[in-house]
Amino acid sequence: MNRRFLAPGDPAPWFTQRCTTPSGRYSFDMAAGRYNLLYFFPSAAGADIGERLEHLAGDPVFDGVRCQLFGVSADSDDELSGRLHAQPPGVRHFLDADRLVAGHYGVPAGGRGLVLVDPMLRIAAIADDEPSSVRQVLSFLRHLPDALAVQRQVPTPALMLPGVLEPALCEMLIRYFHGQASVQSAIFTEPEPGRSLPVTDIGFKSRRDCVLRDPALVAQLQHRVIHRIVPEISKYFQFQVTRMERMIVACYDAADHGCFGPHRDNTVTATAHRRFAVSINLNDDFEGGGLSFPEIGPARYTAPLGGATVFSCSVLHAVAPVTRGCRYACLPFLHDAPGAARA
Ligand SMILES: O=C(O)CCC(=O)C(=O)O
Ligand SMILES: [Fe+2]
Repeated sequence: MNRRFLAPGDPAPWFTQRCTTPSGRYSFDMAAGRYNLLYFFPSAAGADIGERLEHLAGDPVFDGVRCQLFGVSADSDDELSGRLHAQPPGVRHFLDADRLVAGHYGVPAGGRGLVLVDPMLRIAAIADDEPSSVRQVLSFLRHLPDALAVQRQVPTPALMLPGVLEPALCEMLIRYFHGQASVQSAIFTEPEPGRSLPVTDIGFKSRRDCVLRDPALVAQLQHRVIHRIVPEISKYFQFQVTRMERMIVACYDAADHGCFGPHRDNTVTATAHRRFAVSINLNDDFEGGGLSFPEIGPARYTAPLGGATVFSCSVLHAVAPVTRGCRYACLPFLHDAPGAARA
């Protein structure tokens, strides 16, 4: 391992690489919110490496919730021979014959080693592939409750702004939703660089959206965002918003297991211009549906009726399943003129 390349405390490089996932690819930014151990090796055909992989993959500490293991193989034969297989939810392997991941992490050709990445996707430790370092890393991961307790006290970098929309306007927006056709809300994937593709995956995102086409309602919503949210973003984050998009009313319904898995809002080409996400709750007679920021901590936030949660589009966030009733929300994204020029 080239220890001068990256050091503990540095951000772990993000990448998208071929992987033993059902889609055949994995974007490492999605791994946030738990510890991730990357094990770099030249080929799983080496007897000692095969043993090490088996030893690591068999450790119950890699439960996919608090820890994940990613083997990073430099050998294209590892894939062809079927030597590497995922053991979901905690163990997957990157197929890195083109050395994309190894290059980002400074692992030389033929090199092997361990990189432990923390829930915020920062380097926690770098170690050689030696029995003593493997023991140390596993022992650290087994004692995670202590490390995660510290993480629980961390404040979330989001604004909570009560009273952005009046109750009567919230009611009108919910009524509008029920008077229109709604569609199953999609997520973007990027099967190849530069080509963003909307797909539905109701296990990951279950929500119905209805585009606001009533000019008077759009104007009322825009007015509140401009006068009640934009100045707060300017004050707290020193960013001048001049553009707004996605005027929708969305509904997460307990009957449909309404939810949205962990994601970022600006990681594909079509969304790269987005800067701030706004989540305004239009009702409060539901259970579940809390917004969380898994790479920061486990806390869930529910804005009051008419209140907004505002956060940076590049922060990982998720919506917990709605367990009773429906959660209605307006969810605009904000950006600026340079962003609009790129969109
Ligand atoms: O429902 C929410 O509060 C957040 C929605 C969200 O993250 C999104 O639409 O990208
Ligand atoms: Fe989002």
